[in-house]
Amino acid sequence: MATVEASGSDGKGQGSETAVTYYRLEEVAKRNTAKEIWLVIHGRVYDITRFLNEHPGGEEVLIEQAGADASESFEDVGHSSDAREMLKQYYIGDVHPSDLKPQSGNKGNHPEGRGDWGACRNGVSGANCACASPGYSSLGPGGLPSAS
Ligand code: HEM
Repeated sequence: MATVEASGSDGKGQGSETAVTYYRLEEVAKRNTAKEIWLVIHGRVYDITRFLNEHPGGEEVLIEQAGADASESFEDVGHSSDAREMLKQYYIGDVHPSDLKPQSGNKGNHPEGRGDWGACRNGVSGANCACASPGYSSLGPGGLPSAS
């Protein structure tokens, strides 16, 4: 039995539950054909190809968002909690931390405006991210240096 783990890991994480596959937005953007449709909703990537003709709101609205971030449209509709549950079936991975853009209502100001403190702090952004440098270590999620 072959289990495919997320590539590019640094050797940790044997369990498939902890393996997260990260996709760059440019990768997602290619999945915008009738054959394959991916969407981003709240930083997560969904392959909704097989859901297209099951969507109660019709396939057209999904096709319009194909390969893009549909978070806003998804929320605008006021989808039910059932709809949110359904999302899990189509989840394939997360947007790469370097591609995450600040969402409205994001928690904390990332020093680079990425709104992505969690990923940074976990070292996901790694060397690409200025907040990994020691100068930022005194900044809290509010983006303010601790007064002393
Ligand atoms: C994979 C993502 C999605 C899932 C799982 C999903 C699921 C659903 C479900 C279950 C419903 C029935 C009503 C409800 O339970 O809320 C629904 C309705 C609807 N959805 Fe989605 N949806 C998704 C993405 C989207 C997106 C991206 C849009 C807009 C661009 C959209 C637009 C609509 C509309 C317009 C309706 C009809 C609402 C109505 O007639 O009251 N959906 N969707």
